[in-house]
Amino acid sequence: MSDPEHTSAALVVAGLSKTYTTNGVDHLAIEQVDLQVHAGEFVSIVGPSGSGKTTLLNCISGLMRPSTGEVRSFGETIGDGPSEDMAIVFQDYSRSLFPWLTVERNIGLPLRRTGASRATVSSAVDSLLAAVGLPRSVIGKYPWQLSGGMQQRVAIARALINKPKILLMDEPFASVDAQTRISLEDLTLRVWREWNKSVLFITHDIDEAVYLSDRVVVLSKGPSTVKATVDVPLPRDRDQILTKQEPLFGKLRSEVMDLVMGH
Ligand SMILES: Nc1ncnc2c1ncn2[C@@H]1O[C@H](COP(=O)(O)OP(=O)(O)OP(=O)(O)O)[C@@H](O)[C@H]1O
Repeated sequence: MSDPEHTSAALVVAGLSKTYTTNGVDHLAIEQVDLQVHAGEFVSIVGPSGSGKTTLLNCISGLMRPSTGEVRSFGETIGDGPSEDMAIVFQDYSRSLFPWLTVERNIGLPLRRTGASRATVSSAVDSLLAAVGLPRSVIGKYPWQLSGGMQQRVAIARALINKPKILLMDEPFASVDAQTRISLEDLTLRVWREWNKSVLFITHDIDEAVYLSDRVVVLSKGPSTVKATVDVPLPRDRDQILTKQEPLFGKLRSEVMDLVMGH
């Protein structure tokens, strides 16, 4: 792992396996997964239900210790506990936001924990609200006073506040309606480009993976390994209607679907 590509990659996952042991019984969830995310790249992971996507993301983020293998971010090995280079956006925004804190305090919390001044936190919250398309009038509201889509925007703002280099997103839009999902996908692309992030995005939705990504990593059924990686050479900027009408989009979607369905 000493070649220049590995040290400059945003994320290198090498030989990662995870075995859960329940009541003395071992269950191999993921087996020898290798993957990379280059700096500035948008990579999605798709795979059948229960294939180990969340387990993989938890191991990558440092929330869970892998059984074997290692994860490196910009040349640094990820140890126990979440890395400062990474932030996670979960599917369940209602559980990731604190209901007893206002929007302002939810977004500002990770920065306040670093000891930043009140003025610094307040100005960071203001610019993040604008970045995620929320009006300033929401700062005094509580999460439960907002729609699901707005809560997920708050969660994205909070993920960005400590300027992580890598955003890990675990089916972030699976719980919102189709219309909201479309606008959150485009928000994610805007944040990725304007804030110069590397993104690893887990989704069940093959159209979403192809629409957003530079590459799609397809996991096999459990115990999951990397079955294939599909490059997505669709031009940026993407457009929800025009991109999805392109013949190449349909071809890539069929290719990924065949891989996921195991044809
Ligand atoms: N804490 C745990 N203890 C024991 N087994 C677990 C645990 N978490 C997950 N598993 C098992 O590991 C496998 C992978 O689960 P995981 O949730 O990572 O898959 P997934 O691809 O994210 O699933 P889904 O697509 O349904 O969200 C499954 O067989 C699951 O039952």
